[in-house]
Amino acid sequence: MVLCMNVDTADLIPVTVLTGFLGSGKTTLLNRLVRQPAMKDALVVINEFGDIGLDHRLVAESDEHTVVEMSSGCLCCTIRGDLSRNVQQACEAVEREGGQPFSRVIIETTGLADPAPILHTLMTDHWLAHRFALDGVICLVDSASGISTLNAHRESQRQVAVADRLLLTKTDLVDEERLSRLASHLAAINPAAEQLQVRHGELAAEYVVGSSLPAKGQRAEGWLRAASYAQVSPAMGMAPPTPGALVTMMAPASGPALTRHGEQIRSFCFTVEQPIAPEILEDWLDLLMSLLGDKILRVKAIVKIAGREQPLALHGVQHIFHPPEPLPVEACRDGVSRFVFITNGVAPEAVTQLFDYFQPAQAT
Ligand SMILES: Nc1nc2c(ncn2[C@@H]2O[C@H](COP(=O)(O)OP(=O)(O)OP(=O)(O)O)[C@@H](O)[C@H]2O)c(=O)[nH]1
Repeated sequence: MVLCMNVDTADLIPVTVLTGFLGSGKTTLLNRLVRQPAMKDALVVINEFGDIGLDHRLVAESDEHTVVEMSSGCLCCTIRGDLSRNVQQACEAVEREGGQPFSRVIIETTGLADPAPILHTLMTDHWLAHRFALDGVICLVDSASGISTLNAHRESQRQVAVADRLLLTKTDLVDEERLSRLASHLAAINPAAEQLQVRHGELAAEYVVGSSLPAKGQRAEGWLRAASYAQVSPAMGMAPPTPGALVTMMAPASGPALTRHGEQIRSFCFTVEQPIAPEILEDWLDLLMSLLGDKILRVKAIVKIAGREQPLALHGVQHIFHPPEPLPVEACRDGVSRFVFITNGVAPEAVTQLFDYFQPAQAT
């Protein structure tokens, strides 16, 4: 089961994941951020890859925050358990010393990290998942080397693909033409993410923290940005797919060319006009995630559930979902459910036809 409908997310501490390829400017940005009032009582977790904890020393100059450095390996592959342990230890230490509880957490990943497993850990680790909720993923892209890095490194594409916001750094090093080429390249991978230009880490903290999830529904539309994606709808009345057809959909021949690393980022928005019965939603997502979960980098949705006044915000990474967050009625005024899928090579038809499969008229 991928969804649990009855968890209260209101009191969870927001977590921002700061990602971006090696040298993209994460530490430079973090050093500026930690001096701003919005970062008061923040916990900063830095994942250094290798022996030299230089990043740690830079950020630790600020005494307003607790900084935890994790240097035993890459956060995304070797030390996921350490993330939970380190955050837990930091929380306990603050409590012991009678300090303020953390207001938020910023996790700076290594430049080589695929962020999906880190988001996964936040959702699946029992201790973390009961105390923290993902606020957003911010990805930094070096304006000078961005395109060549994206072409050469799968991790870099994944970082861009799952981001809620893209920060184009080192814009002082490139001309307008190069910058706009990078912007188009990034928009092709992640059409919804807002792009901001940053020089030498100068950016208001509000653009990094507390800006991504619908948070009480105020910014639901801005969070989903459904209109940025190619739109697909259920293909009602067609026969449900055969297992053979599903296999074909999972390795589509059309769409953007595969990169050297076999990555084929495809994103689209699936809209459903009628309210969705909760059991259909659950069965559909269950089957979808068990068949294609490892190819689905991220899902965001605002869903109108049949028989329920408040729409729900859904938010998933691979086959794991955050507890759905109830939104105010205004967040889905037209009653249309919208699901944004960011995938590695999943054809929209795989999603739509599986949905059709669960429609009552066809189940017979
Ligand atoms: N010219 C210029 N240099 C920058 C800018 N932002 C960062 N740098 C420089 O780029 C280099 C890398 O920046 P970092 O902040 O260490 O990058 P990082 O993403 O933390 O790097 P890793 O820890 O290797 O992943 C440093 O020498 C920075 O001073 C910028 O806007 N313009």
